[in-house]
Amino acid sequence: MVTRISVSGDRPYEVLVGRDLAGELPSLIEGAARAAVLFAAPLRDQAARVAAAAGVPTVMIEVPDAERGKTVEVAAQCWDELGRNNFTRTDVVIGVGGGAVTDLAGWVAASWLRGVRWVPVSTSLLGMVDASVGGKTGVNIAAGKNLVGAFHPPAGVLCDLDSLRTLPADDLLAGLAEVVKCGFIADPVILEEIESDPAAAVDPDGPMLRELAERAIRVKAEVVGADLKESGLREILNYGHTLGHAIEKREKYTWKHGHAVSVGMIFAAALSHLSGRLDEQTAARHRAILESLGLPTSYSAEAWPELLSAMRVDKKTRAATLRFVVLDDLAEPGILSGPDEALLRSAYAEVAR
Ligand SMILES: NC(=O)c1ccc[n+]([C@@H]2O[C@H](COP(=O)([O-])OP(=O)(O)OC[C@H]3O[C@@H](n4cnc5c(N)ncnc54)[C@H](O)[C@@H]3O)[C@@H](O)[C@H]2O)c1
Ligand SMILES: O=C(O)C(=O)C[C@@H](O)[C@H](O)[C@H](O)COP(=O)(O)O
Ligand SMILES: [Zn+2]
Repeated sequence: MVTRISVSGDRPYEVLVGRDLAGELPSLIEGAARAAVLFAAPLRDQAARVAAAAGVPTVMIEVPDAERGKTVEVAAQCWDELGRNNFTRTDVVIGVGGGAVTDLAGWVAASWLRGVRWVPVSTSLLGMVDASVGGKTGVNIAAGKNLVGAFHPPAGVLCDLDSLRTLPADDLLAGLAEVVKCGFIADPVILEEIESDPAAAVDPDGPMLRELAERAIRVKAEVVGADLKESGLREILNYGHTLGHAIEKREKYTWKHGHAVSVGMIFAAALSHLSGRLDEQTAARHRAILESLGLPTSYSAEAWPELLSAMRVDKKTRAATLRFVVLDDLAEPGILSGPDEALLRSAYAEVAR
């Protein structure tokens, strides 16, 4: 059974969730003369299967794995490859992999000839529930995470649950961090399901993971359908990310994004509580659920000054004012603007080890 989740906007598209979805690809790239397939080594075989299913001639472009591929230098190598192959506006870019490869592929598509069609074939849980939906594309630079990029929605998204069978357990967990985020900001049923049986939540063949993934995709689809360019509502998807991105930068992008967001959510929950906006029990629920899954909830105490300075280039910052997504209640996110440093430090004490 294929679940189709619609994303509205100027260029509406569908997120397809199911198994053995390769046959759906030709309809998503209808009219394309050729496809460039971007992939990293762990997904080489899957990329070859996708290329075979595309039904048009393909240019295969292998990029470095994970965050090592999400750079301006790698994007430039991809542009060179498209140039060598005379890629035109009737051609399409397909990204096969986790969020790092699809963020890169999307940005290569957004920037080539000022924007060509693209399709993410998402192979990680995080990619399915988050990165491939919503058209945020881009790369990291030395100054910070995702600082260069564009909003460029895909023509459609394929989430083949069979891919999750080969996904390393730690990467599955990273994806669950974003699922938990959706639970806290919008859909508490997600939290109840995980709490009822955390082991079932990490079983790639079980029904719970599919249910959780579809719920999280629906949260994301609804938000980005209403606010593609993050002029307001979309900021809620950044819950836990202000500190999370600072940790990723400090770790030179060797930490998994979802793991950093997990720590970031503990911080955001503490900030929500200490600023008098969220009750203690809901704040404590963050640690309980993330720990039950085996996600990290602490980080180096001495890193604080560096993290604070990294947070200043967060995209939600306005002039010198730091802004954080917080919770006023379960599924009631809001913005905390310009908290003083003492409050931030107290919230960090909940994370520091
Ligand atoms: N654009 C967005 O809206 C958005 C949203 C959330 C996250 N992101 C970005 O997504 C990235 C994280 O994505 P991720 O967690 O998928 O990490 P990732 O893309 O780095 O993938 C993690 C690892 O899993 C491997 N992998 C992926 N699928 C596999 C499979 N089926 N079998 C075996 N190995 C597989 C990858 O090759 C990689 O080694 C970060 O860069 C983050 O900033 C973007
Ligand atoms: O889609 C969004 O908007 C999000 O904030 C989702 C996040 O999970 C994701 O990590 C996103 O890439 C972060 O965006 P950024 O603009 O803060 O880099
Ligand atoms: Zn994220």
